[in-house]
Amino acid sequence: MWTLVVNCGSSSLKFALLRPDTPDVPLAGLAERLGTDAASVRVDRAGERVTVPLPGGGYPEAFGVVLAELGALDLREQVGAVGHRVVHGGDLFSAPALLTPEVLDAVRACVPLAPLHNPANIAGIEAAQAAFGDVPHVAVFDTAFHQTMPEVAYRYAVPESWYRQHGVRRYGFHGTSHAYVAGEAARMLDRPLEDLNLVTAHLGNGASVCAVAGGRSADSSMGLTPLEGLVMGTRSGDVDPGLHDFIAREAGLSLTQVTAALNKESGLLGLSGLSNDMRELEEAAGRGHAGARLAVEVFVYRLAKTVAGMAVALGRLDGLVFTGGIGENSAAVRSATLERLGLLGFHLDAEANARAVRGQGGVITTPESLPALVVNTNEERMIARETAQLVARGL
Ligand SMILES: Nc1ncnc2c1ncn2[C@@H]1O[C@H](COP(=O)(O)OP(=O)(O)O)[C@@H](O)[C@H]1O
Ligand SMILES: CC(=O)OP(=O)(O)O
Ligand SMILES: [Mg+2]
Repeated sequence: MWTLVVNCGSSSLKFALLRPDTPDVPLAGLAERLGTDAASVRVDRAGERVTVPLPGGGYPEAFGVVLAELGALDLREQVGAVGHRVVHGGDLFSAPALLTPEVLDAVRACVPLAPLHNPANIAGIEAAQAAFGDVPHVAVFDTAFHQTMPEVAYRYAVPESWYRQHGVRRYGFHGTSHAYVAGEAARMLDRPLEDLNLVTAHLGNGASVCAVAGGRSADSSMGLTPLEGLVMGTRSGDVDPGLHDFIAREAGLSLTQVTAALNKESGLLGLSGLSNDMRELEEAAGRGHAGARLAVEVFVYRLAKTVAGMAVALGRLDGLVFTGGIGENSAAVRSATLERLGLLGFHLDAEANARAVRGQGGVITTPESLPALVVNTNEERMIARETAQLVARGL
């Protein structure tokens, strides 16, 4: 049985067709800038890459391209299940769930908690359900892995009624990725996952650090929403909660405008005044762009500080994992981060770090160091695995 995996972002749709236990991916791709004139779909099939323009197209049109591609490969009838990434499941889901109307309602109820992510997830689910009405659709939640966090980690020091009545607590995100890379790291270190206390750093456009104790999430840098914690592409991460009221009055902004600016105009983009893209910033910093250099420095400083804090959640630290587009590809971010974390016992192996850039991952520290590793994440494979498991259990 093939599983179609759908991962919708605020203006993108990533898709992949896989079987959980075989490495081949006959079809995958990314639709970007949906809803604009520049919308397009990049399709990877059998070693070939094509880009299909889709001016003005949204999720249904992008899904139409996926269907046409599946048809051309004679694979449309082979899709036995669809697995969806859903970012926020609140505290309702600690495992993947069959997408019944009730579950979809629960995902809708979580929209206020993830306004950038859940509406896109729902749009993807609706488009996919319209096309594949007869196969099971499964929601795999970013938040599910973090449901094991202890209360001391997930409670905020705010009025209790906010927690009881409104669900104000830390939820944590990127759980599918953190769980996957922790498992892969245990394999690479040749140690049982149950015996390992790891900090995993997922550094993509969104970024979060997780304390993984024996394979279970013990703390996350992300909170009620995916805005808390690290510096991200366009998200601020932690700021003083007093900032909202201050800047609203000073700059004459509504609370909605402040929140939008913290989500979309801050982070690496805000600090650099140039770009939200780490690769571009590293190039610009190399050319002497002061804003780009500052953005990279603040990103690294805050990452190192957060990793060190996460060690507290674990008591004993056995290793650090870098993943996501930045974690997998930026040797400079990794080396600067480990330099700041020397006090925890990390010593970089510069050659191994440079080698890890070429995509194979591996340990990037010296033999006497506490290990730091690069692990390539694969949320699609994990979603396919979890979807197939749920379907095999007869739901
Ligand atoms: N070679 C590279 N060097 C530095 N950063 C990189 C490199 N390749 C990708 N990145 C960065 O990875 C980030 C995107 O991460 P990714 O995990 O692909 O994003 P998403 O969260 O959208 O899945 C961008 O900031 C991008 O610049
Ligand atoms: C939860 C989150 O931040 O997701 P992404 O990194 O895909 O934006
Ligand atoms: Mg991502």
